[in-house]
Amino acid sequence: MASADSSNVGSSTQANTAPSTNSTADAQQADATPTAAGRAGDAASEGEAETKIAVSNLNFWYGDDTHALQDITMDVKANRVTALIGPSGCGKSTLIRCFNRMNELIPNTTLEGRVHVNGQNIYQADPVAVRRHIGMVFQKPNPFPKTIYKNVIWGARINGYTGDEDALVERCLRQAALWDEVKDSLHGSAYNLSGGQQQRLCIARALAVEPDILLMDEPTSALDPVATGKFEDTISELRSEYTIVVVTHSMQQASRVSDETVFLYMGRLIEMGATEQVFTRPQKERTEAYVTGRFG
Ligand SMILES: Nc1ncnc2c1ncn2[C@@H]1O[C@H](COP(=O)(O)OP(=O)(O)OP(=O)(O)O)[C@@H](O)[C@H]1O
Repeated sequence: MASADSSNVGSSTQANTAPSTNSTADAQQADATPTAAGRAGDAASEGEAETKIAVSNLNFWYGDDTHALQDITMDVKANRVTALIGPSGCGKSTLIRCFNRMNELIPNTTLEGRVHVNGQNIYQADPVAVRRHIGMVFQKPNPFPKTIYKNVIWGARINGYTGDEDALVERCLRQAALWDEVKDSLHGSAYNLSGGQQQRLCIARALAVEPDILLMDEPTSALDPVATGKFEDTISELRSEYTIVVVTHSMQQASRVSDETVFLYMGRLIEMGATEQVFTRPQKERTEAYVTGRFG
């Protein structure tokens, strides 16, 4: 296996194992994607979407012992919201962090397999450039200790943006559905905003560097129901222009905001498909048990 397919991302020891090709893993992977035919049908009825992120045989380890992702193969469709669901510890955050190489900031980790974005293997690209094109919103809002305006414009300035800054700030705040609430206090501290407003500010900040993918790791876990509702509305508005992947513990949220749902269990992809199908006609017993609340 070419070394390009294997990345020892946080350790001084190079991985020397090839991505798993054992038949059990392959069989399980094949078994884990029974929805392919269903997805093709759904895609046909919705209009064919291009693949934005293509993941193949992705494995990820923390240290030597925790095999957090096991032979994950999946596609994320462009201009759709894809939800990653599954019980605590199943690998949702690990998987989403593989989509912008955030995992390699964690020491002593190993990644094998491929993640292609727009057809390019991101593990063969400049990680800074990768992260620039793939914005991330985290569990807790994390604005900079600066003004609202500077929070939005900062990344764009660092990337050498030379256009009209006021226009960019306004556009991004409008896209994040925050403009009307902050237009009169742009030069006040971002810390004066509520948690929900701060989270939408983090979206505006991510949008200012013109990503085409937005990754969100439990973005509403620190928000109250009203702020969560506004945030979900924002996600729905953004899907026409961006590809969005969202990790969520809430099955109600997944069913409200996502077009596609991926169910993970113990590091494996069990089932993925159109959200409506995964929630109402799951093809795997384990998925059904999870979405009906029998475990997790
Ligand atoms: N930094 C780390 N170091 C060591 N092990 C880790 C680390 N982060 C996650 N893990 C382990 O990897 C596995 C997957 O964790 P991950 O956080 O991706 O799951 P998750 O589905 O996002 O969980 P949760 O829903 O609780 O946030 C778990 O066994 C977890 O303990």
